[in-house]
Amino acid sequence: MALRIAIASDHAAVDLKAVLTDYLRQNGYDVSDLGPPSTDSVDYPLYGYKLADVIASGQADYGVALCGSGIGISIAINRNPACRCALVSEPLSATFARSHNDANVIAMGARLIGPEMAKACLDAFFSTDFAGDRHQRRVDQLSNPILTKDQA
Ligand SMILES: O=C(CO)[C@H](O)[C@H](O)[C@H](O)COP(=O)(O)O
Repeated sequence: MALRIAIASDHAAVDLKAVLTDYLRQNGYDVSDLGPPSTDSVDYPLYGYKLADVIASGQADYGVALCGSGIGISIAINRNPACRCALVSEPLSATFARSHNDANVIAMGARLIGPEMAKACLDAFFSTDFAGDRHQRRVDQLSNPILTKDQA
């Protein structure tokens, strides 16, 4: 079965969202576009929370989150404990986000990078497996901040 990817943005990244949605579909992914449908101004937290809910409920395997800088929507998504959202602007960070952090959402800024760089980041993200081992322990600690915070 194809990987299920949910994609969401704010108004600043609607055009990039369309390009990346087509790109992912051409590459065989099952993509759900959570909006918005136009470049009318919207608030990035609303679309970040919507995407996070879809990841948390298991309706999608991975998320792609876009806003002007990628910062606001990634902050919103990381408020949901089911999400590990990594903001990237080049492919090596996207690779580490998967291999070390087991990120399940990739965020990018449409006002910072162009479509070809964004596609290269997606390629790196979706072709990299989580490395596990010591990284699994650290990812587990991210899921348990209360239990973990006094161990340092
Ligand atoms: O980058 C963003 C949030 O981190 C947003 O996409 C917007 O670019 C930013 O908030 C500015 O929004 P504006 O209403 O388009 O000026």
